[in-house]
Amino acid sequence: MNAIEVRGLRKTYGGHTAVAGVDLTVAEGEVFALLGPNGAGKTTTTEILEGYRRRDGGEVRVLGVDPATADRRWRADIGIVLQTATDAADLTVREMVGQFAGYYPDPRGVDEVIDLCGLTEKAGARISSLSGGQRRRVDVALGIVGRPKLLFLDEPTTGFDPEVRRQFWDLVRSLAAEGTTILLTTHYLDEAEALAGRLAVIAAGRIVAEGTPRTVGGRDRAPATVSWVDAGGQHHLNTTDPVRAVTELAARGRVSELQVRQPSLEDVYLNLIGAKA
Ligand SMILES: Nc1ncnc2c1ncn2[C@@H]1O[C@H](COP(=O)(O)OP(=O)(O)OP(=O)(O)O)[C@@H](O)[C@H]1O
Repeated sequence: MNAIEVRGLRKTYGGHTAVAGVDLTVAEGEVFALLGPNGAGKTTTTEILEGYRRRDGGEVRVLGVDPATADRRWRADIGIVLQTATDAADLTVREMVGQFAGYYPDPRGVDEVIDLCGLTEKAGARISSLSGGQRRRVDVALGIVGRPKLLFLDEPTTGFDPEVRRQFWDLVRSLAAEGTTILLTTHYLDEAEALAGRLAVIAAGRIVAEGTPRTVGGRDRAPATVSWVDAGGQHHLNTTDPVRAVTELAARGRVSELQVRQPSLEDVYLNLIGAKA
């Protein structure tokens, strides 16, 4: 069974079409990233999958169930980390995670979750006293305490410092290694590249490209840029066969500052968005 199956999903707000026929399949155990500019329709799509918004058209199955008619048992298998951070509650981190653990039939241990999220030192601190990045980690803790089969992460690392981001990536990898399916929405292309097995780019409510981070948008077939300096100055060559270009340059000799640059995921993404947005 696929964890997520979406066919022809549509959502309109007033006269504005936010999601204009999205098809999406995410297999069990996959980490799948949804990329796209502000207003592309990512949150609308994921909130329909989470059962928080009604759709206007299309077929949706999440863990085999239509989220529009799902019950509490289904909800217990879903973990959600929303874009907005947890309210500055008067509870401590341990109390808050403990309270959420009580909502689920088979929760993880409270201290295990706190440790996984790098919050051990702050376990006894009130949430209202935490920094933005630490609060975000509490959101993640609340999203995973129920041992979800499917975890939605909506821009999870916004406001994280680089070290904490890396720790968070390790956490996502360990959840994925345990078999958790993860749908990740992010604006950080390095994050998508580091974590996702597959990804889709959404623009103006439509999927404009889908693939692995290496192949999406024809990235693996796009020309590379070979640059070098010789007696004639600096040169740049766009070529689909950079190995041959470098071999020929090496045979010529007296070449310095040789560089081969493959298109980055960001190059491909910006190209896709520029063309379709
Ligand atoms: N509740 C709402 N009422 C009216 N319009 C909405 C509502 N929610 C979203 N929209 C509109 O739908 C479109 C898609 O919004 P959505 O929040 O899904 O985008 P997004 O890709 O998640 O953007 P971001 O990257 O900024 O989070 C936008 O044009 C937005 O203004």
